[in-house]
Amino acid sequence: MLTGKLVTFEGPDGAGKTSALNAIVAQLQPQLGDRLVVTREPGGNQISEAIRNIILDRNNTAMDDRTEALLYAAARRQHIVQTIQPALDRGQLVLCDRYLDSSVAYQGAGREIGEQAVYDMNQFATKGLTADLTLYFDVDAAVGLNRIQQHRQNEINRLDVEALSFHHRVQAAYLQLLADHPERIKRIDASQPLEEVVTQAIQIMTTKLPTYMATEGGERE
Ligand SMILES: Nc1ncnc2c1ncn2[C@@H]1O[C@H](COP(=O)(O)OP(=O)(O)O)[C@@H](O)[C@H]1O
Ligand SMILES: Cc1cn([C@H]2C[C@H](O)[C@@H](COP(=O)(O)OP(=O)(O)O)O2)c(=O)[nH]c1=O
Repeated sequence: MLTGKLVTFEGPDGAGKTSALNAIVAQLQPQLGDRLVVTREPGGNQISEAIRNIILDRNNTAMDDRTEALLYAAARRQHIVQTIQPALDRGQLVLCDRYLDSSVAYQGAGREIGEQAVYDMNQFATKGLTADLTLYFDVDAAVGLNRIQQHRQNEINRLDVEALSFHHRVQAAYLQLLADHPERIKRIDASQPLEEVVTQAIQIMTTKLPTYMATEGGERE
């Protein structure tokens, strides 16, 4: 029986997750072919993308913190049911730009709802579906924000414009998650040039998921 694997990409805004993910896919695609599924949160399907637009809309300044946390969890639920679980059932390797740790860090710590409360609430949405491997793109919050401001003026969203103290709480929560889950979460020094970040990410994936990263004809776990 084939078992799919869920690899999540986490880190502060501007850490380079999306850039690294694109480069990783370009490198792995020839080797892994249609074994690879790439997706993101919040989003990944029509309903979750619609929820994403509501959450990230800069005009929605009246949104309550718990409403926001529930909407991320709702988008996640739909994403799991429609995209992630079917891919895992087919034995695919799912690379997901952000997942549950983002809610724990951003809503739990950033919004100060409490990490445990947000984690517990998300169990309703995920029914316990946990990432097999999480790559944590570690960069100082200020460096990440600076990258965004320098390069993507047009795409700045409601969370990008939060105060630096918010992003420092997010970063501290990520570091706590890293300390609490050393087996699942692996740190990548994301202050390095993109090429080195990508090499390190692929090395970790190869070490942690050796059978999966084997060539197309290889045995799966
Ligand atoms: N390793 C890197 N060094 C310098 N700049 C980077 C690096 N990785 C990404 N960037 C740039 O930083 C900005 C944010 O990158 P992005 O991949 O969108 O980050 P994230 O998805 O983590 O928010 C982009 O303009 C990107 O070109
Ligand atoms: C998945 C998720 C994302 N977020 C936030 C983090 C980002 O600021 C934003 C997603 O916007 P996005 O533009 O995808 O940011 P990034 O490129 O940094 O991933 O949503 C949460 O606050 N909680 C969550 O559960």
